[in-house]
Amino acid sequence: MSLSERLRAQNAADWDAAITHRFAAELGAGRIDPAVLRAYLVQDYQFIDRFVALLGAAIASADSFAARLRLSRFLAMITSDENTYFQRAFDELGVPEAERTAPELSETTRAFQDLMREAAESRSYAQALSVLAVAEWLYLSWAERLDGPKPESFLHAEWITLHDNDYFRGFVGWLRGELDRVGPAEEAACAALFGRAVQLERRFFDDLYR
Ligand SMILES: Cc1ncc(CO)c(N)n1
Repeated sequence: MSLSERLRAQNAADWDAAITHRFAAELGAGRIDPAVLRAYLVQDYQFIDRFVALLGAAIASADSFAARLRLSRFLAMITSDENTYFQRAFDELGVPEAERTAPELSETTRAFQDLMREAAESRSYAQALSVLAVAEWLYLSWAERLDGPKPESFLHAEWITLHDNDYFRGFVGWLRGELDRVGPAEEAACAALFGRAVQLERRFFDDLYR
């Protein structure tokens, strides 16, 4: 088994709970409570802030120009298409400026930000990849499982499409390949970060229904 497959298997309980979560089912059916989606997007925009910083750290620590290019193209997508989705969603949901830029952070968001900061500050490409791979592979996995027609509202449909398209699938496959290539040299540190990230992904969804 590859390292990425082994790490996923070691975290199967939280992984499976996250990718089969009520959040994904309700989003896919276009029947999520707007207050739940609003709360999710407000916290997730703060996740994305540190995520972009972590991508920057991966670009800086990568061991090849080819990897830097691939990560940079992905960074460009997050900071264009994905960022404008957030802005349009916030407009649609009436989210004021203060909540877009400086909302009260949940404990889970704060823990996720800390994890991403720690991975970035390790200056290790393998450790940065461990967190990036969880975030993107887990989102591809819940989005790919949804079947049936896309929901009508862009609020639901675009959040699914951003995580279920051929470009994104290819990027996740590449991220896993990079982790499989460089992770084994730092396996204990990578496994610890990977496991914490999977737990936080699950908590991020669970928090919405407490
Ligand atoms: C919490 C979380 N994990 C992963 C992604 C995918 O980038 C996201 N937007 N939010």
